[in-house]
Parts: sequence; C-alpha cells; structure tokens
Amino acid sequence: MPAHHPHPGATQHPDPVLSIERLIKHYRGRTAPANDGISLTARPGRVLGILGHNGAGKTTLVNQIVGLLKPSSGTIRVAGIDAVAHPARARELVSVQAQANVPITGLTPRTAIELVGRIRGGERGEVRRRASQLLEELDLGAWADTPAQKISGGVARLTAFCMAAVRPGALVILDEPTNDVDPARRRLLWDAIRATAEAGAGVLLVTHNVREAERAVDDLVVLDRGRVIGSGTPAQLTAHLRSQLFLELDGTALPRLPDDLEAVPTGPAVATAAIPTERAAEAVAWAQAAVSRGDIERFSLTPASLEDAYLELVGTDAGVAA
Ligand SMILES: Nc1ncnc2c1ncn2[C@@H]1O[C@H](COP(=O)(O)OP(=O)(O)OP(=O)(O)O)[C@@H](O)[C@H]1O
Repeated sequence: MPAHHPHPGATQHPDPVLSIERLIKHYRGRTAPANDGISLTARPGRVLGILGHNGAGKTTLVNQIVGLLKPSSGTIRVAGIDAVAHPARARELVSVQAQANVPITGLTPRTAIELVGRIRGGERGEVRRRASQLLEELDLGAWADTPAQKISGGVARLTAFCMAAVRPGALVILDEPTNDVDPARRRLLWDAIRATAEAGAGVLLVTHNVREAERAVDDLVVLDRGRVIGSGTPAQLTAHLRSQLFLELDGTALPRLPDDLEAVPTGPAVATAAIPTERAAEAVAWAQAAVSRGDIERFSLTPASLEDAYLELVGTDAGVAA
C-alpha cells in the first residue's frame, strides 16, 4: 500500500470533521422526535449531503451542531471536540450558511464578505483576494459593489455562501444554499462548493433538492421523519437500480402497457414505469405507437437517477422537489 494518498477520503479516512452518534431531539409538546437516532460522519475534502423533505429534521440537526439547540441525547463531535459540552469551542470550527440570510443592510456583497473574513481572523490582503475570487467564481462582479438593499434574493443567497466560504472553518455547513439562485449560477455555486471541500474543509450540504444532491455531493445521508433511511455515495444508492430503466409518460388517460409492465402516477398527468433493460426496445416501440395514436403526449426513457432511488426510499408522497 502506498504510504501517501493524494486525495483525502478516497481510499484513506482522515479524522472526521463531524461525527454524530444516536442523536435524538424531542421538542416539547410534540410526540414524534424531530431527530430520531441520527448517526453520521463528515470528512475533510468531501461534501456530505443531507437530503430530506420539508420537516424531515434537517434544520433541527444543523441547529444542534452549531449549539443553538441542545440534543435530548446522543453525541456530536466537531473535529474531535464535544460540541454538546463545549458549543462555543465547536462553533469556532464551523462556518455556517443558515437557511435564512443574515441581513447585510448598509453593506455591499463585497464589504459583507470581507467583514466576515476579517472577523474570522483573516489578514486584510488575503481576505480581499479571497472575496474577489469568490465573487468572480459566482459571476457576481456586477453586484459586488451594489448596496445590499438593491440586490436580488438570489444574489443575497450567493453572498451568504461567500460569507461562509471566505475563511472556512474545518466544517462548512450550507443549509439550502441554492434557494432563489438561477440555474446558471447554481452550477457555479456547486463548483465553488466542490472547491471549498477540495481546499480541505468538510462540507455539509443540506438540501431537499435531489438533483442538487446528485450533482454536488460525494456522500449522502437521506433523512425521513427524523431518521436516516439511506446513506452512501449517490452511485451506491442507485446501484441496485442499474438493471432498470424508467419510462416516463405524459398524458391524462394512459393506455395499458405491454405485459407485466405497470405505470404508477408520479405527478399531475405523469406516470412512470420501471422497465427491465432488456425490454427497452419493446417499451420505446410501444410508447412511440401510443404517441402517434395521441394516447400520450410524449415519453422519455432514462436510466435510474438518484431521484428514483430517493422516491423508492421515501415513497412518492414525501414532497420531494426535483
Ligand atoms: N421549535 C420547534 N418546536 C416544535 N417543533 C418544531 C420546532 N422546530 C421544528 N419543529 C418540528 O420538527 C420537525 C423537523 O423540523 P425541521 O425544521 O428540523 O425540518 P427540516 O427538514 O429542516 O424542514 P425544512 O426543509 O422545511 O426546513 C418538523 O415536524 C417541525 O414541525
């Protein structure tokens, strides 16, 4: 075995930046716990996605990591420090982009980012360079020096990311970072998140968006009603679906499919059928004929995505955003 591995996390496991065991959080007056025995590990150099529907318990989890909420039981360690016993010490090692943007009225995106960099102990020149680099990476140049009162929600969201990334702690927590961000800049943001991990931080990316999880994470923990119902890399989570394709059909009154194939509703006027790969040609021929008869509006045949694996895990009624 080589003595040195260039890519942390690929083959070796450096010490975790976050290690959570059997975390339980009960809110007063509620019967079901919001976090119900969560265990997970985040490592430097990697992006760990926390994927779950509204109310799955993601924000409750984040608030305990940063010491805003006290767990009912269980342990949280940030870079080896007991974050439940020493929340202030743990918090120094964490950079957070919260779900709600911190108001930066009176500042510009650039001055807000630089201010956070300086507060976190960065040297002036270095902070300036890093702020400029982030603004450029996210194509925010045009707004960098605009007063915060005049920037859009999306630009404010990206500015909040830069504030978390300008001088990142060992653990960087991003809670729904792409909300309100346009599709083009969303891609730039995913690249910037990746770069933050590659520079050495462990990144916790909290999202309810499956495509975001598929595109931007190395490892994934799927939460449902406070519990971890799946974990692994996106490839591992979809591996068992590799022998299947998915036929999506758009139309209100769907005709019967060929023998043994069944479509289940997956949206308004949309149904999806799992197709064994060896029956792909047959399924396409059937769907083309159905389109030409006008029985369906259109169809698509795609390999299993993380979304399919997610829907299989949580069921179709979990309020997933694609
Ligand atoms: N302060 C509170 N008091 C009581 N119940 C709460 C409190 N905060 C959250 N909850 C409940 O705990 C559960 C988990 O909420 P949480 O906000 O952690 O979910 P989430 O996954 O972050 O959802 P979202 O994606 O909507 O932000 C929900 O059922 C919610 O109603």
